[in-house]
Amino acid sequence: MEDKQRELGGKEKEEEHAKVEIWKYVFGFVKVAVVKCAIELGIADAIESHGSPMTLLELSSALRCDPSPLHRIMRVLVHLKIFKEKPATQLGPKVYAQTPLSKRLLKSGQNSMAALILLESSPVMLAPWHGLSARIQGNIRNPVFEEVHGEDLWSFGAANPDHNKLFNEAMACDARVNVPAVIESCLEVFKGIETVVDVGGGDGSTMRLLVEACPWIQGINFDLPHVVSLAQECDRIENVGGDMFDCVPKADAVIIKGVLHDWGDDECIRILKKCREAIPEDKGKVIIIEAVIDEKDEKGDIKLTNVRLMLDMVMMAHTNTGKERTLKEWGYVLGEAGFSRHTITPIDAVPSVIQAFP
Ligand SMILES: C[S@@+](CC[C@H](N)C(=O)[O-])C[C@H]1O[C@@H](n2cnc3c(N)ncnc32)[C@H](O)[C@@H]1O
Repeated sequence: MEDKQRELGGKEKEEEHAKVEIWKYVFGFVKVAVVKCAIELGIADAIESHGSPMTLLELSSALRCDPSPLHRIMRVLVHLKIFKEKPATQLGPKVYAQTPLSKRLLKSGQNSMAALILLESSPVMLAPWHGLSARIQGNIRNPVFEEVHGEDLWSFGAANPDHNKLFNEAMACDARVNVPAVIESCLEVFKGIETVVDVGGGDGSTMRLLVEACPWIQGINFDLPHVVSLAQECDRIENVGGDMFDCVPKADAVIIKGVLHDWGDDECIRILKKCREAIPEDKGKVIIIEAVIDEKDEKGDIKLTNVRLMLDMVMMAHTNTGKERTLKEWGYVLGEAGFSRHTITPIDAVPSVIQAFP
């Protein structure tokens, strides 16, 4: 009897939870739209350059916009705890203040994630999501990005300089978050290495952070020619354009971050073989910075597991064959590419550090 009642109570609670929870999905896109709007208006930037919290009128005048809709946007951003509202006092009206989260909406700076948010919420990147079910049902001939845009992500970038620029700035956001986490947890990985080539290194952000932290390293930033053409010149870094399916420049070690997940197993094995050819057989290594999907969630870091699973969906929407891999799937591609052994080190970030030895 008691068990039955407990079961009924549990079901009622689940019902209650579902009644509220479902609205998250009905209006899930609104959060993204509002945050995108905040970045485009430059709300965080305005408060930052003002140097202290701002009233609605100060903010609307700095942003040159109508206070009434701005108030409604701020109301929801405060509700989402992106900005803080400090209540009105006798001395003055209420003010809006930054939080650690709103500082990530700044257009530049160490913690800025603005470009990544703008990329993922751009019409180019949003359009393929509408084809996800068709892809899963096999109702479209091409991968979804290609179906919508007529070419894959990389050719699209080559033909659309604005998209190329935004894409590389977005990847730089990821590098600013994840490369320091790699260096903090695994500095010893880079000891004794004189030269490193970053395969698919984008605008060179990863390599810049690496040579800064490891002054003994000379780096090569290697990517497609239209991508390295945007990379900054930097001491101890050579920017080299090319195709990783043809040849990878030689170095003591390869670093390859957020690249292999863009490709299916066959391409991944081809890229890894080229990386292996680039390093010395006896003391070389390939350092892979990628997510590892923990299907049983044994580490219990549920929040990062969510991000890794979301990233896997991003691969499905935006790449032809890409996917996030489990431990077993990483073992398979590394073995097929001819590596004799590998180690996987989880770090306090979305990706892990995988070292593969010839
Ligand atoms: C998801 S981005 C990762 C960028 C960077 N490694 C990071 O983590 O911020 C994948 C990179 O692979 C590069 N890429 C794609 N095809 C390539 C090819 N055939 N040869 C070299 N690089 C390529 C892209 O231009 C892009 O910069």
